[in-house]
Amino acid sequence: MNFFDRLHDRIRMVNSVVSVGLDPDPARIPNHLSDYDLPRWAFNRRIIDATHEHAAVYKPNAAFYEDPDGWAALEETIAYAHGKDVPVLLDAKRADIGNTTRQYAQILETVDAITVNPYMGRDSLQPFLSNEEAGVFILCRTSNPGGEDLQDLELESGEQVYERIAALADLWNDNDNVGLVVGATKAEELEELREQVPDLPFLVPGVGAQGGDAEAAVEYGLSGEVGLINSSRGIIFAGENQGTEFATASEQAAKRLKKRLNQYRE
Ligand SMILES: O=c1ccn([C@@H]2O[C@H](COP(=O)(O)O)[C@@H](O)[C@H]2O)c(=O)[nH]1
Repeated sequence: MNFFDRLHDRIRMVNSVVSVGLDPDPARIPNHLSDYDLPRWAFNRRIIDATHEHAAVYKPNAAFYEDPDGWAALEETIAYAHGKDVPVLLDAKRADIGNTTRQYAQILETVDAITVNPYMGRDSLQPFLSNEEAGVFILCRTSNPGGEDLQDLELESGEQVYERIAALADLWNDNDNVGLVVGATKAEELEELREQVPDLPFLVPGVGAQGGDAEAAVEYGLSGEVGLINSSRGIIFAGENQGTEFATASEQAAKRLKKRLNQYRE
């Protein structure tokens, strides 16, 4: 079954478009978990237990797992999320020349969806795009201030780079498995892109800690009923100073965000 069909069912089941970002910064994990073999896994497990009823997906960012203990923590986390029937979107921003990206794409045996970087063009994404069951979210207009350095540049055609990326993503969507990453901090671009590519679901990071526009994220991020609004630090570190009660605070933060976003869903 296609990722976006599965996501549609999941969104309906939990009545939520919240993507819970699992970015377990070791410096912010509660002290009482530091004696565990894999503190990031111990942390994520508690976050998943507390938030899964509100999560349309979990979105671990690969950057937080780039060492042997991290890889082990990520593997456990993915399996545990799947055990709770929650799809996993790995935020890895991958792409490379063909033979390398074929290796990268093997991760789709383990996760349900991935973020990819369009900078190297279609062949660098093809092994992801060819996987009919996986979701492929292409970076389009990112949430960070420096996104403008390249993404806002105007081409000879008069389009901006991020608009060309959206047009290409639409062309590359032969398997109905492509979405875009568009930051909640870019409300005007969200609106414009929704008009340009009405059929592509967006992953919208940047609500919460980055202060993005939650209403615009919902109004323009969803294609029909499908799309994802991500918060990472705003959920997982909501109880940073609450010791063993941290997961309860995360549950409340996820529930609050779900309720807030649902006010804007039709
Ligand atoms: O444009 C982008 C693309 C990816 N991200 C990632 O999303 C989360 C956001 O975390 P918060 O703590 O909710 O700010 C994080 O993994 C980013 O690397 C993004 O923010 N913007």
